[in-house]
Amino acid sequence: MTDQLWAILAVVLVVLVAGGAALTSGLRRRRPPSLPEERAESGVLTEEPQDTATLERPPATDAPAPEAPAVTTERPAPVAGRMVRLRERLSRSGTIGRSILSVLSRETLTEEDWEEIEETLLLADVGIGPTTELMDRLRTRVQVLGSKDTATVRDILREELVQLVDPTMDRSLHTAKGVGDDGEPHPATVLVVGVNGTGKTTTVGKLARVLVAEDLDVVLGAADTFRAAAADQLQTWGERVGVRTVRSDREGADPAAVAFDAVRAGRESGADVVVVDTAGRLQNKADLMGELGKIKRVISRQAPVSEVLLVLDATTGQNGLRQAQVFADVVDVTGIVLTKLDGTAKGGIVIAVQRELGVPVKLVGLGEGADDLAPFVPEEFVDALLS
Ligand SMILES: Nc1nc2c(ncn2[C@@H]2O[C@H](COP(=O)(O)OP(=O)(O)OP(=O)(O)O)[C@@H](O)[C@H]2O)c(=O)[nH]1
Repeated sequence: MTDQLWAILAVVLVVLVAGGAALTSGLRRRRPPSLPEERAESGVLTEEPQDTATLERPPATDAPAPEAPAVTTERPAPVAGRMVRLRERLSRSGTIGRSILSVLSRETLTEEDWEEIEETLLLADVGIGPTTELMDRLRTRVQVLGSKDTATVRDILREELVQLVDPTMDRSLHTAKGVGDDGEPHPATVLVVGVNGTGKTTTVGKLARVLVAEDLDVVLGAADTFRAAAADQLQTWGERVGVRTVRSDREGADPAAVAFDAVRAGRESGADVVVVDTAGRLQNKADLMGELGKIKRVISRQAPVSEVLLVLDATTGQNGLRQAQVFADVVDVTGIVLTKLDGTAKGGIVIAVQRELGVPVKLVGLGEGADDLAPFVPEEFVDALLS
C-alpha cells in the first residue's frame, strides 16, 4: 500500500513539473522582444523593415521581370506664332494702344488731348524719355495730315510704337553649340537670373519646352539651392518633356558646384543647351555679385556662357526696374524675359526696360500654362496693343 502511494505521488510530481516547463516556454515564445538589447539577444535584426521586404520578395523564376510603365513625355506647342495665339492675354495692356488711338482720331486735337495721351503712356510704364519722344513724333506727323481717317492715324501710331519698341534689336536666343579650345564640342549655356518670385524657375521650365519644341537636347541645372522646392519644381518641368535636371539634394549646397555639374553633364551627353536656374537673392549687391560671378566663372571653365537672361515681373513697374538694374550691374545681361505680361495694363514696361538696360526683351510670359512663354516680336506686340 505504501509502495503504491509513493508510485502515484511520483507520477503526479512528474506531470506537474513537465506541464509547468511547457507553459513557461510557451509564454516566452509568445512575448515579442521589445527593447533593442532584447532584440539583439533574441537574434532579431534591428532593421526590421528590410527583413519584411525580404520575406515579401517573390520567389525567383525564369519569367522576365514586369516592364516598368512607359514614361510618356509631352510634345510642347510649336514656338512660332505663340504671341499671335496668345494675343488676347495682352488685352489689359491693349488699353494703351486703343485709348491713344481714340484720342488721336478726334477731329482737332487740343492741349488737353495731348496731355491725355501723355498720361496714358506714363500710366502704362512707358517711362518719361520714350513718352516725350513718342509725343513729339506723333505731334509732327499728325499736324501735317490733310484728312484724318482712322486707318491713317492707326498706321502712324503703329509705325511709331514699333519704332519705340525697336525692331532692329537682336532678339534671337543664342543656343548654338560651340567648339572649345581643345577642339571638343560644348553645349550652349543659358544662365537665368532675377529677383525671387519673378517667375525664374517657371521660366526655366517653360524655356526647356521651347527648346525641346525646336528639337534641341537640353539639360537643366537647379542652382537655386536656396529654396529646396525649386529643384523639385524644375525636375518636374524637365520630366514632363524628357529633360534631365542636375541638382543637389542638400539645401544650401554651393550653387556654382551644381552649375558646374550641369554643364559637365551637358558636355558628356552631347546636349545642345544647358539652362541654369539661380536663386539670386538680393541680400546685398556684393553677395549677389560674388554668387553670380562664381557661377559664371565655373561654367566658363567648360563652356562660354552664351546667354544671361534676366527675368523681370512686368507687374512690378518702376520698382522691378530698379531691382533689374542691380542684376544688370552685376552680370552682363544679354536678354530680358518679361513675365506676367498677361496680368497687367503696364505693357509699356517693355519699352522702359529696354531703354533703361539697353538689352532686348527676348521672351514674354503670357500665363501660367506650360507653353505660355513666347518669343517677343515687336510688330505682333504692337498689333495686340492696337487690336
Ligand atoms: N500669370 C502669370 N504667372 C506667372 C508667369 N510666370 C510665372 N508665373 C507665376 O509666378 C509665380 C512664381 O514663379 P516661380 O517660378 O516660382 O518664381 P521664382 O522667381 O523662381 O521664385 P524663387 O524660386 O523664390 O526665386 C508662380 O506662381 C508662377 O506660376 C506668367 O507669365 N504669367
